This record gives sequence, C-alpha cells and structure tokens, in this order.
Amino acid sequence: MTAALDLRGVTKQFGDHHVLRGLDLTVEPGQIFGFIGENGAGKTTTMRLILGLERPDAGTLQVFGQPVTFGRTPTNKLIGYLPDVPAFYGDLSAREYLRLCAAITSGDPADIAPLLHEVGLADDRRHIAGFSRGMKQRLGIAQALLGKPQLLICDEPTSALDPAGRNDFLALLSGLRGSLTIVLSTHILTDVERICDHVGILHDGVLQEQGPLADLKNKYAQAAIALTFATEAETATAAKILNVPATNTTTLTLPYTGEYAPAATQVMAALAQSGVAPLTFARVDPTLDQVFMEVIR
Ligand SMILES: Nc1ncnc2c1ncn2[C@@H]1O[C@H](COP(=O)(O)OP(=O)(O)OP(=O)(O)O)[C@@H](O)[C@H]1O
Repeated sequence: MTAALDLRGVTKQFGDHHVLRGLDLTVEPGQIFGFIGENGAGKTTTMRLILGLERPDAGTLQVFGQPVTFGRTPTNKLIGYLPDVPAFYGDLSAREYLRLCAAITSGDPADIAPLLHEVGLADDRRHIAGFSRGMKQRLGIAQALLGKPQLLICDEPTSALDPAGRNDFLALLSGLRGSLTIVLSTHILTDVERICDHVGILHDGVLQEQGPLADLKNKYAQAAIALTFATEAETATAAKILNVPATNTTTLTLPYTGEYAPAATQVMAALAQSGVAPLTFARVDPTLDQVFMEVIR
C-alpha cells in the first residue's frame, strides 16, 4: 500500500540551527496521526516542507507516492491544510468566503452547502469578523476540505480555542475518521489521545518513536491501581500485605502489567485479608503524557 505521507532522511537547518536531522516519517492511508513535539521541535517546519513551502537541505518527501517539490508542488492538490490561526476576509459570510475559495482553486461550488452543514455553519449568515475562534477553525476545516483532499494536515489547530471550542473541533475531526488521512500536529497531548490512533514523537530533529498509540502506551507507560486510606497506619498495614514499600502518606500506587481485572481482584483479596478498607480504589490508565516524557528522557 502506498503511504499517504513518506519522509526519508529529511534535514533542515536555519543558519546554524539544525531543526530536522534526518527525519523519517510514515503515515498510512486512513490513519489519524498525532505528530507531537515540544515547542520549537520542528513540527511547523515539517508541515511547511510537506507543503513545498520550504526546501529540504537533504532527504525526500512523498505524498501518496508523488514527490513533493519546492514551490508549487502538484502534491498540494491532494492536501487540505489548516494552520493554527487561519486568516479570512472578515467582511464575507462563510458561504461567500467558500465560494471565493472554490473560484480560486477550481473547487466545486456544489460542495459548499454540505461542507457548511458538516462543520455546523450552514445557517450562519454573519460576517466572519463576528465569528468566535472555534467557528473560524470550523470554517478553516471546511475550506481545507473544499478540494476533496485525501490528506488533511492540521497544524496546532486547537491552540487558540477554549475548552468548548476545542471539544467541538475535536469531535468534528474525529467524525472525519475513515474518509481521509489526517495529520494532527500539536503539543497538546490530550487532544492526540482523544482522536489519534497513531503517534509520532519528534525530538532532537528526528522521530524518536512512531506507532499505534496503544502500543506506545504498552511499551513506555505503566498502568496502576491507586488506593487511598483514612490514616497512615492503615496505609502501612495495606502496604505490608500488598508487599509494596510503605509511604508517609495515605496513598498507595500499585503498578501492574496485563489485564486490569485479575490485578484488581488480587489487590482486593489481599486487602480483604488485611481487614483494611480503602477510601478510594481507582484504575489509573497510562497516558500519552507518560509516554512522551519517557521517550524524550
Ligand atoms: N524561517 C525561519 N528562520 C529561522 N528559524 C526558523 C524559521 N522557521 C523556524 N525556525 C526555527 O526552527 C525551530 C522549529 O520551529 P517550528 O515552528 O518548526 O517548531 P514547532 O515544533 O512547530 O514549534 P511550536 O510548537 O512552538 O509551534 C524554532 O527554533 C524556530 O525558531
């Protein structure tokens, strides 16, 4: 199967600052791929290289098997792009703006009404200047989807949104699953956990890890059971029976591997034997945050 995106040995430096040092990155068709890295890691630079807006110092970039060329690359016909803060003509309505985009890009005006419906702006006649940031971002998605792209690239799309706007936007993106390939470039890991199935971690100019999110969690992060007790004495009794080091607090964290149910049953049986009842008993699932910290460490 031809990869949606295939980058091999891409290097890029600005002056003496080496941003990318031989980046290999593969995104398969249909994936929602979270491209994550700290501020300044080189995510936007990578997106700009994919769009032919920067010239790589070395390496190759392909979109659905076609080479990306610097400048007006034909591969951009396959890509819809949403920047972090898209710019619009504020005195147009959403519909007028998309009509203008369709005219410029030879898009089909018949696609505009269904797209506006899809992003929840079908009934809005206001000028874009009066839109919230969340509405502008949803209009940005409609614009990016106008040319029926096979690959949608979103660069930090939720960084300027409040929680409600972020929620709406991620639901919209998640609803596109299966209809095209999506690359979500961000440092907001909870967004990635919510909608991405695959993840690549950019650090020190290379992809330190990439793979299914679930596999990376299994590899780098540990699930645990967290217990709290009423007193330190009860905690110490429980720690003894559970064979874990005592703490000077009223909490115990018990890492486990494998399935939750047998691990939890074992802990409950041990606690029943000790006669100590925890105040709370909680399953703590591994997070992408833990994976990220472990990988960049
Ligand atoms: N045109 C340029 N000239 C000089 N330096 C640049 C240029 N573009 C990017 N850089 C530098 O390259 C590094 C990577 O920037 P980039 O914007 O790609 O990072 P990022 O991962 O997208 O960061 P953020 O999450 O903060 O947006 C930064 O140190 C930035 O200052």
